Amino acid sequence: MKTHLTHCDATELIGLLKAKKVSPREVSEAFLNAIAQKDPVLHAWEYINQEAIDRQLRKIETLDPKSHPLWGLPIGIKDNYNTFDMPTQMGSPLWKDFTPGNDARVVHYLRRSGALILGKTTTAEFAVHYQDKTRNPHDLERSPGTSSSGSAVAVAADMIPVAFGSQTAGSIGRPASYCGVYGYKPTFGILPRVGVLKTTDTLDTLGFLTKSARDLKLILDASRVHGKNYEYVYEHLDNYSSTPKKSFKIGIIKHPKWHLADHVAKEAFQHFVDKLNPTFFEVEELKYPAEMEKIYEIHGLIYDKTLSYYFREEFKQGTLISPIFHEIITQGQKTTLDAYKQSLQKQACLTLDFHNYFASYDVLLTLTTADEAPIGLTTPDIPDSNLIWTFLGMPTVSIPALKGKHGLPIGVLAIAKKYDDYLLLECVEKIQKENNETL
Ligand SMILES: NC(=O)CC[C@H](N)C(=O)O
Repeated sequence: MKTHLTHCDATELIGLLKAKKVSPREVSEAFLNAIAQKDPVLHAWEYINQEAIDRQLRKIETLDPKSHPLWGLPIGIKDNYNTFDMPTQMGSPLWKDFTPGNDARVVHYLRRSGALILGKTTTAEFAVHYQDKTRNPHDLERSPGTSSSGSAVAVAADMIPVAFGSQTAGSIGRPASYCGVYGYKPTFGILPRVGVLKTTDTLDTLGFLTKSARDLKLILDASRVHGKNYEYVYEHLDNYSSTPKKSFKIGIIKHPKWHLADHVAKEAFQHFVDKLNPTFFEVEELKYPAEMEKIYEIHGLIYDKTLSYYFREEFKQGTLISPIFHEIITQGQKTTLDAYKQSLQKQACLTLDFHNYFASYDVLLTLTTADEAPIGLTTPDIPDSNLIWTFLGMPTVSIPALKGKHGLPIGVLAIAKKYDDYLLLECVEKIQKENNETL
């Protein structure tokens, strides 16, 4: 029973918990055992504390499972989210043992739904790029992807069924693709960022990684903002009809960096697309708009400038920050305020333009990463399209659907228009059911 538990997705685990086939304590023990066995090699966890777990379990045992959708479900939290009962160290020695004394809003929502926050997962330094300890479970010599590396590895290695992450460029999609798990970056802003390390104002997006497509909606419902006050923007979210859609109009998008992708990855992607059942998926290849090429530069400018603003103090600490972080800040310091403001305006305009451009498609599909995970923990990634969707605020799910030339995972990225999250998740679930043998 115990090993079986660590292989379950969240939906199955919650079913077992609510049917009283297993207790929250037994579930947490099964995952803690898996962590004790695997984490000395994989290093996906930054902090786990038995006392904090026991305190939560005592509380969970008093809650009514029926009114708590995530009752007893263990969840991992990237170490850039505040937690009142565990330190928040942000992948930097400068913030070692920092205890913010509060929970990020999302963490609060999860606990309120009955979830158990099992521990903090490793993040690259300040959720940017540098990390030198977390290993890819498929090949220890390869990158786990950054910056939500710990979360992706913990889910991929059955150390947790669900883990939260964050993305400012490609930090959920990329580790999901390299580690072979689902990685969901919701529409910008629908998971509240209060209490999470800020690196930029218009790019930082929260999300999570799971083992199954069906878990995505379950976790979104528990962690997003709900309520009347939001109806004017969140109309699609609050009023999404649960009547299953008959078919989805799919656009295949070969983005501006497509030519850099590995040929085996491209062939696997094509094979995946060819197998989509025409009864449910109307597939068409679309040309990306020329403007898309500009996004790389505008994103880079916003990214570097805001990091140089938010990390002025850390920058002074010299040797305690990584060379890549130092380089980004140095670059950002050269950017003028005017150039930054113009970039924000361009971001707002392009976000609207692209929404119109994609209006006739339900979902777009592309490769999440250009290839399998590269060898080396700090090797730079081949450019892909992840930052484009982050920049445009569009929701994405990386589906663990493909294998590369060494048999290692590569994701297919499904993208939808802003606030079409439920449509996206429904489509991803349909793809997963229909193409089951390829997943
Ligand atoms: N948080 C982020 O998304 C930062 C960049 C990330 N390391 C990437 O490669 O895309």
